[in-house]
Amino acid sequence: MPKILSVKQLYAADTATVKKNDISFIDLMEHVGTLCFQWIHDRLQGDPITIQIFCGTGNNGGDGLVIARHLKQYGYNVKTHIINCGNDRSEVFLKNYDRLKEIGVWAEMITCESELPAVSENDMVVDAIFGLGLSRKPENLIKKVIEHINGSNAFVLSIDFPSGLYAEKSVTDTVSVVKAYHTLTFQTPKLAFLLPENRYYTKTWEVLDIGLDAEYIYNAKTDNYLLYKQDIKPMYRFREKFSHKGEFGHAVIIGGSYGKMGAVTLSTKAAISIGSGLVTAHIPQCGYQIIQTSVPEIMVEVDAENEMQKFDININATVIGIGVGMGTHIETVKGFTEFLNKNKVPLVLDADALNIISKNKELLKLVPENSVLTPHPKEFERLVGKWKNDYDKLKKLRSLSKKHKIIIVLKGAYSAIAHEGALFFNSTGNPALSTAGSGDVLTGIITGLIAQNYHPFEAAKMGVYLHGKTSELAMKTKVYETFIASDIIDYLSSAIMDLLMKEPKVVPQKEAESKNDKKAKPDEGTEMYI
Ligand SMILES: NC(=O)C1=CN([C@@H]2O[C@H](COP(=O)(O)OP(=O)(O)OC[C@H]3O[C@@H](n4cnc5c(N)ncnc54)[C@H](O)[C@@H]3O)[C@@H](O)[C@H]2O)[C@H](O)CC1
Ligand SMILES: [K+]
Repeated sequence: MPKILSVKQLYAADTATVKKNDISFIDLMEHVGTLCFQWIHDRLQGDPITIQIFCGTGNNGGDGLVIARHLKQYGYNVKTHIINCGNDRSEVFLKNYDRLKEIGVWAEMITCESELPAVSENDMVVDAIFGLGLSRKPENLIKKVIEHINGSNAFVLSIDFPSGLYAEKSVTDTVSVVKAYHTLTFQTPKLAFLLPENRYYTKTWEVLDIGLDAEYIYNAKTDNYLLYKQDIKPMYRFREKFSHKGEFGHAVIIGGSYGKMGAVTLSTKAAISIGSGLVTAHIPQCGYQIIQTSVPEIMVEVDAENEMQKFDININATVIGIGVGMGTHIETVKGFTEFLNKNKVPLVLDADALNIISKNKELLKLVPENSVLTPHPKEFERLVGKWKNDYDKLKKLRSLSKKHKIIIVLKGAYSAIAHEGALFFNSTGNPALSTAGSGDVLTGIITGLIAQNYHPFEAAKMGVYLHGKTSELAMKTKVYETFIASDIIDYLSSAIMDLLMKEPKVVPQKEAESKNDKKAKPDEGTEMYI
């Protein structure tokens, strides 16, 4: 499972790699810079546009100089700038400065006195000012250069990090961060890219495998992971020939109120569609006909007339998903509290179940261990109070899940699943999922998976992954705006098929060319997150 490593660990991985392979750091930088050059060359294919490379004087700047040298040697139109920002110059930066001179290229020094180089919107900017080593907010000349780059409208490719973005803490001066179109980050995903507060600093990003020591990375301890297909696929359970519906559990969805029966419709339909053996909707009477006609595959138990009050479930439920469209009527709150006091069944709590708990926090103690909570950020804020920034939010997420031994799915781009103090970020999905009822479907999917005896932690990870995947697969025929919550359910089969499908073998372009093969598409061989 791809680990998100800390800055300290990444530096230690460098050291381990250099030591183990008996190479010097300059060799590692040459390798890294060459990979970045190859990435650019694969896409530009000799295009004569102007490439403006802005370098700091640390190792990120060193990477920039390696890229500049290779581009120059391949005949690209390169302008290399060094921001003369103090006396610190890393050893390998200086070495690469000399290597650039050896091929007859003198990088231009940007000083406080000099005019900033003109950057056209047709240029490509390579941002190699700061990477992992950013220790304070960029000021004075560096800030000026960053603002200059941001104002240019050029395509900006950041190396490792958009300069000015910290790896592990929040930005304090939002104008002194490069706003990249794309970032090539090294070896592991970075936590900073998964946080909504950093959404403007890079539109897309991808991880370049720079070959850091695998053993070090394997042994490195972390509390942050990014979930990919290879992490979800092994969880999937194939059905046996002689299996029958009794083996796949009974999911109950409790919720709904007058005017909000759609939520239960979507949840129950999702639960049956993901494979729960039986599904029952426990709803107010006003929704009886609606549910019976819209989801004929499921059973219905009714409660009070227009909202949930009694919560008397007469079913041997494997798991109960509760809260969608339920409302917070005073009688519903009373009934829900009594229900929690008696209930022993694992729960998936969403929407109004969470809203009621937010107003009566002691109810959390009644939630069975390993239950799954699926708040969106506003519901999470009601549960834990305001956070100072996204790092603080994640801290609150870890501690709440740990304290109550529950699994929390904090929904959003890169939904974060908290379990035993660790965070697992989802890699699938797109803005098509920002649509009414999307969360109700997720509740149904997770509930339906738990009914089939998936562990709630597995169900949360798999459910969130598949839910996100549907939106990606649907984009062959739909656009973000026309994708609605029912489409998530319609695309569940495709998402599962995609999960089980073998990845096509990727042929790196160089290899493909040398074998006189059909050319690989530029994107192949790298993973991109949009
Ligand atoms: N394992 C890897 O990922 C590899 C990464 N490489 C590249 O190296 C950089 C990290 O290099 P480092 O020299 O440690 O840091 P930076 O280049 O980001 O800059 C450090 C430099 O700048 C000074 N500084 C920090 N903040 C400021 C500021 N606001 N104003 C002025 N000066 C500042 C700091 O004191 C240092 O002197 C990584 O990101 C990759 O790009 C390797 O190429 C290979 C392996
Ligand atoms: K950078």
